[in-house]
Amino acid sequence: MSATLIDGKAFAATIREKVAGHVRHLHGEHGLTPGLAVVLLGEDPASQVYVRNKGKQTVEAGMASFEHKLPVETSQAELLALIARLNAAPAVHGILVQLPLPAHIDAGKVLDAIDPAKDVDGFHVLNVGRLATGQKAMVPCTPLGCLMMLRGHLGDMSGAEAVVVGRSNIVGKPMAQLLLGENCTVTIAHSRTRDLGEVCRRADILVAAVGRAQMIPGDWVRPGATVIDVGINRIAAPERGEGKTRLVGDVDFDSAVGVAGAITPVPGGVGPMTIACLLANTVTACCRANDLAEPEGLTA
Ligand SMILES: NC(=O)C1=CN([C@@H]2O[C@H](COP(=O)(O)OP(=O)(O)OC[C@H]3O[C@@H](n4cnc5c(N)ncnc54)[C@H](OP(=O)(O)O)[C@@H]3O)[C@@H](O)[C@H]2O)C=CC1
Ligand SMILES: Nc1nc(=O)c2c([nH]1)NC[C@@H]1CN(c3ccc(C(=O)N[C@@H](CCC(=O)O)C(=O)O)cc3)C=[N+]21
Repeated sequence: MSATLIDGKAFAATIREKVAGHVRHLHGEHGLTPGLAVVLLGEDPASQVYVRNKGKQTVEAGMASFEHKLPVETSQAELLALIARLNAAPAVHGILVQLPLPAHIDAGKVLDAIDPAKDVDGFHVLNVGRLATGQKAMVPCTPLGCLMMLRGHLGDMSGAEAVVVGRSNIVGKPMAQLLLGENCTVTIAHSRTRDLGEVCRRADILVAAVGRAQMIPGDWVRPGATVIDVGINRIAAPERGEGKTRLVGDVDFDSAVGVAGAITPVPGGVGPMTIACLLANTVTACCRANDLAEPEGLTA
């Protein structure tokens, strides 16, 4: 038997439609246009692609997009000055600083300089703390997208064994918090975990956020489990021609698809949901900033 594919691309399209509907409502009823500012330092090609896609989809949803592309040698003081301006700009409801930042910049300091109410990435320590204590927070886009797909596919997750592989601040830890919020029994695994295969095999819900191409084989997957593959890894694809590459996840899709109950593909899984959730968070931030009702189905 082959697993059900969880189609992130299709899922993301429905989120974007909901976002666009709410944007029309905000505009028509309240004269508001949600605005998202994206800040990029340097010319990393992958980051450029993400930033371009974010800007395009922001505009398609009827929102305002402000792109700030700065040279890689921009100083921390200059970056902080830009953030202060964006914090004060009424047309900007969401601010995202593309990571990773160059080594001469203290990323923690920059992220914590963003107004928590405009922190659509959910990386500010105040939003991290709110999420951890079950308060209303801005939730990081990638784990939020995973949660929405899990809710859509599974509905109630109470009592499920969830294993998150990876403990980063941007994916693994917030993912674990959200699953806890869904009443899962959550295990967080990482590079020091003993017998990772055995831990993974316990999972009804397995989330892989490691950054190692195809490292989780099918025989680590519990039969029937729901597998969310966050990994985005570019590998050589000589079968497509000399020098060609392709994207793969952290899960070995070909061996896992015969064991899992459902699985997200890479590409076309978590990635598109991340951008859709960024738009959703921008609308949420705009509503909260104006004391308006939040959109249904777009928050944690
Ligand atoms: N689809 C999307 O929208 C997004 C995708 N990504 C992708 O998700 C992946 C993870 O990203 P991110 O969380 O930022 O990565 P990080 O590198 O910040 O974290 C990786 C985590 O994996 C753990 N790890 C590394 N090697 C192993 C191993 N051999 N066994 C078990 N655990 C291991 C690390 O453990 P330790 O802490 O012990 O070092 C760490 O906790 C990447 O492929 C990234 O490209 C990221 C963001 C968005
Ligand atoms: N402040 C900040 N916030 C982020 O959310 C953030 C970041 N920095 N830095 C980089 C990572 C990575 N990330 C992705 C977004 C979309 C896709 C995506 O759309 N992927 C497509 C494929 C795109 C392609 O073909 O290259 C897919 O999986 O189908 C992937 C990865 C957001 N990140």
